[in-house]
Amino acid sequence: MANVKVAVRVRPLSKRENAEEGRIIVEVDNKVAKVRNIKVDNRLDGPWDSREKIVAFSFDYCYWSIDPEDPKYASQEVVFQDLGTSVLSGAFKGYNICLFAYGQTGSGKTYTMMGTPASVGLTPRICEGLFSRQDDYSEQPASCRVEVSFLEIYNERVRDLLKQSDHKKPYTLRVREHPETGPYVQGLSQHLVTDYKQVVGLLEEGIAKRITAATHIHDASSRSHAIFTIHYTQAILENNLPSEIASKINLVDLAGSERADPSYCKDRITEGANINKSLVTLGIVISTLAQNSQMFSSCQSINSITSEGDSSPVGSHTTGSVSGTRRQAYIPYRDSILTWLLKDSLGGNSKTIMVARISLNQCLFFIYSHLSCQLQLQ
Ligand SMILES: Nc1ncnc2c1ncn2[C@@H]1O[C@H](COP(=O)(O)OP(=O)(O)OP(=O)(O)O)[C@@H](O)[C@H]1O
Repeated sequence: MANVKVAVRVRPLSKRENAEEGRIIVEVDNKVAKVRNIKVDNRLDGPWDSREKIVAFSFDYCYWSIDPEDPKYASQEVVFQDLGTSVLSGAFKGYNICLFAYGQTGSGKTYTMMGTPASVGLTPRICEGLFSRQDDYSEQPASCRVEVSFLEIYNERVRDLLKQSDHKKPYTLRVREHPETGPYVQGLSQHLVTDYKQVVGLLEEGIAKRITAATHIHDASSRSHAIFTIHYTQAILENNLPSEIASKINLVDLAGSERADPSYCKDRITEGANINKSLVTLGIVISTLAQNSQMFSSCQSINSITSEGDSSPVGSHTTGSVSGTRRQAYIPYRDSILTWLLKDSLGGNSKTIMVARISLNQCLFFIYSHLSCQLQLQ
């Protein structure tokens, strides 16, 4: 599944983690992240004992963002130059693109996707790139239209982050599926934007409305999945006739996963269960897409040997016959609102980039178990 790329980023320890003498147990070496098994390490004297287990994973990109003085330090700009420009060039070619940040609570997802005023993240940089396209990407400037929407999924309900109801509570909206254009949120506000400043204004408005709460690790944890969508339409001339290239960019800041804690109140436990369930569904959807894609390529090579032009066409979203004997596995998009809404960005005419965030030891095994399935995708 060459259309999926996976990046990993390691953030510095927070003040709290430093005070608790937390240790970073990940090392980054070019495209490889090495993780030490902390349980083995704890039982032995001294670090890096020969009996300790070091597991290495390779990714499309590994970012070490611990110390700005370090020569291998990956700043927000470095991350943008790899991932953001890849999103932009895909959108210019007419792909649907999905870039999402995944990781435990407090691992740095919002920092990477949105950033801070002093250190702007991927989403505003990508928007800036869309408006400065003529300078960097295009030989022939195309006239384009940019429309954005911003929603959050909280407890499997969708809320518009850019529209308020009369009661000062965000709207709860329904997800529907159009037979041709796919899933959509009924009544979600769309905003036509003509410059970077307008987008940043909308982004700030939406971020301020997101639901946050304190977790054990992060005082201002986002408890919802946020999807910022850019509809980018280019007016072109094809064979001297006016035509359009439309692409959709979904920039997703996922809610942080956290181990269930019985001391939390009922609402927080429900909230955490919904977050974890939708993240598990996301993992299942992506790994099933990867399996189907592997099966499709192996059947294609068999077909090309045994017969010519005999293989059935396969849509990446559907259950169907590949060679007449093997069936594509069912993809449970509708098991969560998150995967249902991202359906046309995860399969088909799409490119997906995943930024997994690693911070310190507690999150490692959680991230592992999900990333190990991502690794098969490369
Ligand atoms: N690369 C980084 N450099 C410096 N500080 C960072 C970096 N990544 C994250 N941080 C800081 O760590 C803290 C937690 O980051 P952030 O809010 O992005 O986490 P999160 O994964 O979105 O958490 P949650 O899922 O709980 O919302 C913030 O104070 C943020 O500024």
